[in-house]
Amino acid sequence: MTGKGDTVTLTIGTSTAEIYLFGATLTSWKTDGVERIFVSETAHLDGSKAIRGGIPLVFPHFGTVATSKLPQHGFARNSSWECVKKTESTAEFHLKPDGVPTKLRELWPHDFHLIYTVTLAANTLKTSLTINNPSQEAWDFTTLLHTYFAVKDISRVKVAGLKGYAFLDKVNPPEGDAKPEESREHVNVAGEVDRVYEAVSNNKITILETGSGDVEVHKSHFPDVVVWNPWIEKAKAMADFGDEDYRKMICVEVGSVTDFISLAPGKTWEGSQTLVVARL
Ligand SMILES: O=P(O)(O)OC[C@H]1O[C@H](O)[C@H](O)[C@@H](O)[C@@H]1O
Repeated sequence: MTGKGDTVTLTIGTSTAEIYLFGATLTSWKTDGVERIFVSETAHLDGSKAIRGGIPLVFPHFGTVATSKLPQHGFARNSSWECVKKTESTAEFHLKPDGVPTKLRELWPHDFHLIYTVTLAANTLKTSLTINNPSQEAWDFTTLLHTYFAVKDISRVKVAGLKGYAFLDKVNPPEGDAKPEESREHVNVAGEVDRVYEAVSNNKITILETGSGDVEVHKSHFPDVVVWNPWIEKAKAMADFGDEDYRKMICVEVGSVTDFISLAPGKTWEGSQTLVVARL
């Protein structure tokens, strides 16, 4: 890992969390000394690049968008956030346009206010994102919490709670608009996986067999769930991701990414996830 920017640390009992001001990226969540979050050994932590791992925040759009010149996943993960409130177990981070690098700011010239709150409790981590439009004009966004979970052996990991939901397969995109439905009770990873499950009304997704217990993801106001593992070839192609890192992580990302949300002047949108260590 390169450099180390400013961080905020939370502690409650035997649980800890660490969040970088750069990107407000949470890079560590430990319960009883066990790390639950994956960050690559080769991640850049000096603000020169979005952090490869942790919980990067995706705003104002997920992926690349034909109508936007912003880089993939927007600018929130590359911006300088401010920590405005902190207790032992909670921290609140804010981002306004002046925290966005000028070059990126010019590509999305709207006024906005993001508030990201991280709350630690015993065996539980809540991350909540509030998006406000203080301007006189409506603008559109998609957003997502790009959580990288640490696992001991990807071949054993299963994701429960997605059966029956339609998904966009980004590895093998469908020819027409038809989208298949997930038929499996347990989604596993045995090759590259990059799927956007849409309108997942079940708000509890569980990551089983992490190697140190099951982790539940409870989502609120995030309709979509992305499951991503780059597997061998894509891992080799990423400079800030170790060749073997794909064995040690799975991204399960809650978001609102299928349809753009139009935020009217003065309006606020909020979404959150609560991660719970369910079974050791
Ligand atoms: O390399 P990044 O820009 O951080 O994106 C990493 C990944 O994010 C999401 O999970 C997308 O679905 C993937 O298509 C993408 O490869």
